[in-house]
Amino acid sequence: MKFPGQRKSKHYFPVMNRDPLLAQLTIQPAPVNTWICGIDQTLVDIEAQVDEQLLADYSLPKGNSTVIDDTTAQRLYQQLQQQQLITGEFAGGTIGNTVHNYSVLADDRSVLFGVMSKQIEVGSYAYRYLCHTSSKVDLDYLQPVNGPIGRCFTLISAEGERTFAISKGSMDKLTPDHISKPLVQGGAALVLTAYLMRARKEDGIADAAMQAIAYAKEADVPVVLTLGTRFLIEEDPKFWQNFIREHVTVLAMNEDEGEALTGFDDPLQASEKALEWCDMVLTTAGATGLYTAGYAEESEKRETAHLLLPGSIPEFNRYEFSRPKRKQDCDNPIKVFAHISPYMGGPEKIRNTNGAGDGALAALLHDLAANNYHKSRVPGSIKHKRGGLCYSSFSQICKYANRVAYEVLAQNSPRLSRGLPEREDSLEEAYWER
Ligand SMILES: Nc1ncnc2c1ncn2[C@@H]1O[C@H](COP(=O)(O)OP(=O)(O)OP(=O)(O)O)[C@@H](O)[C@H]1O
Ligand SMILES: Nc1nc2c(ncn2[C@@H]2O[C@H](CO)[C@@H](O)[C@H]2O)c(=O)[nH]1
Repeated sequence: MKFPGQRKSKHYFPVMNRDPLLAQLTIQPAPVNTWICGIDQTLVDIEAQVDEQLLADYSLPKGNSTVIDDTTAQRLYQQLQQQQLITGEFAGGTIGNTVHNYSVLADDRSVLFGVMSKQIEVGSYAYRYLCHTSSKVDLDYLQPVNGPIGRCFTLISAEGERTFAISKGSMDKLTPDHISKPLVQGGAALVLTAYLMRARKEDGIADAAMQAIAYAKEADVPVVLTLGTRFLIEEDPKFWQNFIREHVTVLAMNEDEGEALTGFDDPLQASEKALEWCDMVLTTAGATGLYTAGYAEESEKRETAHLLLPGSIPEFNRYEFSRPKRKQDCDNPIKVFAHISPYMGGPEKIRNTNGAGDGALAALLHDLAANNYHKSRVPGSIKHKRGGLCYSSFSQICKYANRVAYEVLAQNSPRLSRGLPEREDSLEEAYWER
């Protein structure tokens, strides 16, 4: 497990004493295995540059993720190929992206529950999915199915907005018996997406997700939900509010999904409202950057050294140096908020923002899992005296999530191809010598 904050080798843990003689004198702590679990619809993204007319021709609402039938998918694919509009094919799925990015950042294990074609031909979509997923993502628990995995036509408009058309194949066929209870209950977090709940009942994946949630809750494992698309939430915000209240510890959303869920278009107000139902919120807001919100214990709150920020909640970032805690673990919970503008103002050229939110969530999950890891390695640490959901402060998590989102934007694929650079070019030499 790599340390999630300053990425300098001496900040990685554990620091092992490698002297073979001295090692006999000290009791080496048993190695600690840390992982997170995710459930997803197995999807390959087929990215294409399209105009408004194509979206209209296929009745695809801009920005939405719409499930299309096989005939429409065939027609769309042929048109994209004939007009040579396809710009890339990547392993996708919002949770697949998130656990892959987590494994790349943490250099550690994640477990993905989903389906995989039983018969795989070289060059097929299933083959590509496997090839483009980090070897640290444990795919041994995927359920073998007879059909193909899903395809996600990722249609990028001129201004960079992405619209998804899903050809689902067998992606929803995951059944509850393929969720491993010990893996979910031993994990640092269980991460899911709202998309899973729109699958047909007879297809199984929604039930599989509910089974995993039940296992996680039984073992007090944090459940992390990412909302997917505002159109899905808009259909029934009350359902999602209740769902979050009943099952979710950490909520990730963008500002549009936040508005659909809470009625507030201001991301800060939407985050505050969502704290009525869960313990922590990550709200991404495109070119405005991102927010984290959550609870801290009044007696442990830490004041920021940064500028106090104006907003719908004046000076909302006052206690952003506090560490997130579950509300139930605080005697006197206070709400804490933090914000950060895009790293370096964002990359010079953004072809599309697909997956930037998944990258930000992966950073938060890394911080959360690192907290578990540290707690097992150094149980006596003052950090763990009174519990805590994450290793770092709200402010630090904002910075990290923002940095990772930038990396996804800069490289034009929803998944990180490598970890963050050891040294940031933007920082002066003196910083790394500290
Ligand atoms: N136009 C932009 N300029 C600078 N930074 C951006 C821009 N768009 C996104 N970002 C960065 O990426 C983060 C996540 O972006 P965004 O809010 O678009 O996520 P999202 O809508 O959840 O994306 P997706 O669902 O495709 O993963 C932002 O919080 C910000 O840090
Ligand atoms: N699991 C899942 N992911 C989706 C869906 N629609 C779009 N995505 C993914 O969302 C990612 C960006 O967050 C893309 O890489 C898409 O593959 C869907 O219906 N289900």
